Amino acid sequence: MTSVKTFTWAEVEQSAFKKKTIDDVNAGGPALMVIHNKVYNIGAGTGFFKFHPGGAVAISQLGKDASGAFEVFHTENAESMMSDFYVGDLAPSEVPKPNAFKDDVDALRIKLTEMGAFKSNKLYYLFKVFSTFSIGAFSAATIVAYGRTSTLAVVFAGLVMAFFWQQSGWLAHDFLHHQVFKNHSYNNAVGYLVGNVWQGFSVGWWKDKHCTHHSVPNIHGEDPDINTMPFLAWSEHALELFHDIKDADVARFFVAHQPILFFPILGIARLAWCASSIRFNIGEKAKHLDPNQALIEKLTIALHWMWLLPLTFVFCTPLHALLFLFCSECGCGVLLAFVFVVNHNGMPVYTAAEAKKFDFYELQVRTGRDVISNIFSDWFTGGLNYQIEHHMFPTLPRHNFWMAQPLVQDLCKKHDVPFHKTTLLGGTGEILKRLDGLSKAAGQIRIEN
Ligand code: HEM
Repeated sequence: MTSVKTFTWAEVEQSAFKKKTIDDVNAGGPALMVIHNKVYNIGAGTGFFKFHPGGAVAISQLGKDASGAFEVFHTENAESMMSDFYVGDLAPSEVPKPNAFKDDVDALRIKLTEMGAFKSNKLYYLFKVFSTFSIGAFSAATIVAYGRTSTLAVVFAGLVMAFFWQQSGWLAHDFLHHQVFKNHSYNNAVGYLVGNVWQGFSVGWWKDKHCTHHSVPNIHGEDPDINTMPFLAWSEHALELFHDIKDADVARFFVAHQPILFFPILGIARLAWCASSIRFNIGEKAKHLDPNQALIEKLTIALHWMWLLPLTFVFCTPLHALLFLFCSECGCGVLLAFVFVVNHNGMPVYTAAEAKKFDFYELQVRTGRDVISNIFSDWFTGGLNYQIEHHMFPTLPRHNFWMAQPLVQDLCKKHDVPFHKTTLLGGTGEILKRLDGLSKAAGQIRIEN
């Protein structure tokens, strides 16, 4: 009988040292993570990234207990493949104590499944696809009719287009978290249409960034969504390296004025994400994409610009074309980024060492902000006002979040875990207060040095 190899946490953590990209991992040595007290190696020679649909997101879990992150993103199909990467167990003395909060989350997942909460309503999503498309079509029709004659209509059409892209973003988000179909290819297909062709982002880029955010929310240096320096600082941790960062002068200016510059900065978010989408598909990361996916990405992103630019420049005067692009691109930046900010920013930010104190699911609760549900907030945020429930169960369809919320709240109350829920306005106030506090703290650093 062959004995099972055992590992200590120190060995697991050591294996992750300086492994931040697929190339780092493939350069050599084991790359370990723990899932349900078993140790898996996704390092050089295992071929993990050649097959893994979640791509580089798994790197966020190297050296860690990846149980929660694994549970939220995978089906039984993935479980059946785990044996290919299994290399041993945690040594008995290293096995963490059972976590009562996580046990209750597991029981809640079973309860929600029995309640039918994970079943999507296909008619609801059909309605969302058509109603969202209608917003874009209305904007386009306005441009065709008035692009050469009415400045007011052009501004109006630009703002309507901004809402079209924002709502497309929420819709692509649902499909790409596999909330709608059991068959992941169907979800991805709609994701490419709505996310790439309609909205102009890249599915591959988005999954990489967004699923990493889900895996390490508000962890300083790991969550890409709070990596906004030199423009905005979201925590004291971001200020610690104030003097060392490359763009220190830019950072000093922006952070000093961040409560005022906050909304204008959001205005460039969409353009930055469009640019990142293109970079992702032609840069270093593209070489790790499946060749078919790489082709679909390029074609569908090209299709976006092939409908948007002719619509703008053929049916508008040059000045109106620029005005339309400004209103739609910057308007959408604010509409999208504002919702992301309300979801997490101004909530606690932890270092990786601090985050270790919390189970994966507890971290999701502590770093998320729910916004009170009403017809407007549900529509405007695409259901992401139930941010905490979404982070705990990303495959839960948006129209069923309401079923989970009271149960999650009870669970948090039972375990004394702070569950934060406020209005859209209240959340905005918290964010501006946090930005202001950090701006003042940054000023102190300047004076002391
Ligand atoms: C031995 C470990 C792992 C195996 C065998 C594995 C396997 C798979 C498989 C087969 C899928 C396709 C969906 C499914 O069939 O469930 C998948 C998707 C995914 N995996 Fe993993 N995975 C592992 C670890 C991880 C880790 C640690 C993460 C980090 C969070 C991760 C992130 C993802 C994500 C985000 C997706 C969804 C991709 C999409 O939506 O297209 N995986 N994985």
